[in-house]
Amino acid sequence: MPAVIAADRITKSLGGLPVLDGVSLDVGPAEIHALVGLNGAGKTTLMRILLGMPAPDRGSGSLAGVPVSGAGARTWSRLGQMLEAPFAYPELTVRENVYSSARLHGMGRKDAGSAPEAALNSLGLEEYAARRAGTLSLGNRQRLGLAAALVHRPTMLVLDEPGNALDPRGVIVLRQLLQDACRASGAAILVSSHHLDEVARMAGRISVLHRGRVIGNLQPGTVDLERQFFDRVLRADQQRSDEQRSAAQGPGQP
Ligand SMILES: Nc1ncnc2c1ncn2[C@@H]1O[C@H](COP(=O)(O)OP(=O)(O)OP(=O)(O)O)[C@@H](O)[C@H]1O
Repeated sequence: MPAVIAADRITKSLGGLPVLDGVSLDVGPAEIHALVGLNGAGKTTLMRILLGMPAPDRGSGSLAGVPVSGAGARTWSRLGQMLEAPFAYPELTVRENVYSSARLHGMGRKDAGSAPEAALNSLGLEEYAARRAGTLSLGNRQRLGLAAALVHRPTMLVLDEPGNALDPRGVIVLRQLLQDACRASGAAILVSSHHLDEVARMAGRISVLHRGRVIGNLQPGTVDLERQFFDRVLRADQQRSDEQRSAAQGPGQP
């Protein structure tokens, strides 16, 4: 099955420091692929590159088979996204924000006029529909970001820590929405998280990103994912320090 969202050997430095080092991964149709990693591992940077900003130094991303660097309105209209701080126009109401997202993703006036109700209901935001986005709590702003990402029923989703400000009920709702998007629209979903239990319940694949490299996968449904995660991280760090030591010793040293 061809990948819907793909990163091919993406390398990127920011502020003179390496952030991503040859990252490759893919997400197939009707698949949730989770990216887990410690703070600063490079998850957000990878997702930003897949969304077109910034460009990688080397390697490339593609969306529905189209290189990110050449993606046009048709490709972007099939994508839903939410990065760390969910974007919303603070002076617009919650409903107006979701409507704007629907229009920006290419929905016609009529469809975009009716679409926000379902998106707001599914995220439990009905009672806030007429509130200005700037007055929302952090968790409700995240719900609004998700409603805006999902309103146009995208076939590709890139979501950076979508559950980090949600209450326990919100986390369950999020999981159901993403699984529904997979089932109903065949969506390919790349999602990052710090919460191993949460991703294990929703993802079909889990990749571990550490110091800008994919260092392995975790199998959802297996026991003690936390321990498996730290085993991989410690092994990668050990390998890195061995490599650094032998590079410092130079050729010919034991
Ligand atoms: N604009 C920038 N200039 C310089 N360094 C940056 C910039 N943006 C990110 N970085 C660095 O790149 C590294 C990766 O950051 P990134 O936000 O991608 O990690 P992350 O895995 O999403 O972390 P977190 O889990 O904390 O959100 C960090 O060391 C960060 O300081």
